[in-house]
Amino acid sequence: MKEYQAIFEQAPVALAEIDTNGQIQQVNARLAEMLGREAAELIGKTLGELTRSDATDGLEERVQEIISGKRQSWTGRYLLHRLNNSPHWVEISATRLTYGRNQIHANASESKESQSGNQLTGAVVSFQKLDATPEEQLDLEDNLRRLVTILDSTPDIVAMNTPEGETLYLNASGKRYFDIHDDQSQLSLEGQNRQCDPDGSQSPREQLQVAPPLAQAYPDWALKKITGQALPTALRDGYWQGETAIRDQQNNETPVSQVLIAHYNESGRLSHISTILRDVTEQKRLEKALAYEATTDHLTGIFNRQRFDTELDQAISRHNRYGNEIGLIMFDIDHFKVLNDTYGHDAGDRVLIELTVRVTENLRDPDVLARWGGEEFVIILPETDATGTQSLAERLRLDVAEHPFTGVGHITISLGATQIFDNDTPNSALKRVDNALYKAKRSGRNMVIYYP
Ligand SMILES: Nc1nc2c(ncn2[C@@H]2O[C@H](COP(=O)(O)OP(=O)(O)OP(=O)(O)O)[C@@H](O)[C@H]2O)c(=O)[nH]1
Repeated sequence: MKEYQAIFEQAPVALAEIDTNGQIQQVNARLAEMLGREAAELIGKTLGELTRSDATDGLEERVQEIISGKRQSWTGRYLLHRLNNSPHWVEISATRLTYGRNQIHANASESKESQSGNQLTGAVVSFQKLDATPEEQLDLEDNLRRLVTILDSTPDIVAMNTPEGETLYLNASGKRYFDIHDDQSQLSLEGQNRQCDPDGSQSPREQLQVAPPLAQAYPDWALKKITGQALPTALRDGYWQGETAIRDQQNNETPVSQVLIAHYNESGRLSHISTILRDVTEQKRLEKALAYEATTDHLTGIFNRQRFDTELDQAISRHNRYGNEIGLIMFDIDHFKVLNDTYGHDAGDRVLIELTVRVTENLRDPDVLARWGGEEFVIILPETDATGTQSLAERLRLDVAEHPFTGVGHITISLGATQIFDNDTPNSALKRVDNALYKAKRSGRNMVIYYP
């Protein structure tokens, strides 16, 4: 019995002993390691639970046939379900197991067993990892070469490193970006930044190293994101994707969309980390251009009505939450139609541009000037009380009236002004300031009407 236990434990193959109900009674350390689990976790499980659910065909039935003596021996190929890793093909063999007179008998036949009075205990099942045949190995190498060719053709940077920060692979784009020449082989990168424990065991996760040359290429904020957010997420979920940036040899920063993948070996330990970096400079430029198009008035370069709506929403929220004083002004050029008719549409355009420049010069940084449409403009004045709003409106009126415009001479504007009040909506505030402007027009133009 003792000898059996010693052989079971020390056998050079992965073994499980199962009882007549098909439940695992014990496993040896090799099997636990192969599955990436603790031995104790596996007790009471069935063989079906160790293999991939879509590939357990007939496994438990065959083993039952061995236990009941219907079959002498049996071997089959199954996909083993390993924790934190891809399934692996194994060859599973089962041998009948009986116990009698203080001795274990493997593969005892039914007749001998009844004569000797042995008691049936189940089966011993061995798991043999299937290694590739020489032909399969050649196929694998071929596939690997093809994959490397593909990786070297992509404009993305692809790198793979160990958890200790040793770079194992950097594709052609990566070498170009970091100015690594062919004579500087990848091996030259290996060994740098090595943090492996002396006994070769895995470094604790908190000691994970970002590998060169990437480690030196990340700007500070990106390195913080990688170590603080990306790596912990990839270790937990196997995968992280987000935006970071890298710097080339000339210190130019390139925004990248980055993927980090954590690879685990068959015993569930972190073995590699790979990363893919895609240059998103052009995408960022387009996003910026689109955002500019969507929020800017083409003629004057100031915010358009859409952007003004967003700004007004936010201003009203600020007022409702913090009680901030916010002023609102709407103004319109007087008799602009006459000006257009007299000097032409282009001259009218130039007046609109000059007017925005003049008004902007009278505003503070946080003030928001937008073209509401045609020759009508709106201004949001954060942190401005009623007196401030009225005096700014008056200053604008005077500034426009007193200084002639290029090519057309003097013009005037009419202004409506108000404050954002409690319970205001964007509509109610705009209606009030529009009514004030309307009144200024009806009352003779070139004036400010304030609606409290
Ligand atoms: N040049 C130019 N004219 C514009 C533009 N947008 C609107 N207009 C003109 O502005 C004029 C506005 O005319 P109205 O609404 O009658 O106003 P007004 O002539 O200024 O009269 P009051 O506002 O009552 O003083 C129209 O002739 C529009 O064609 C623009 O982008 N460029």
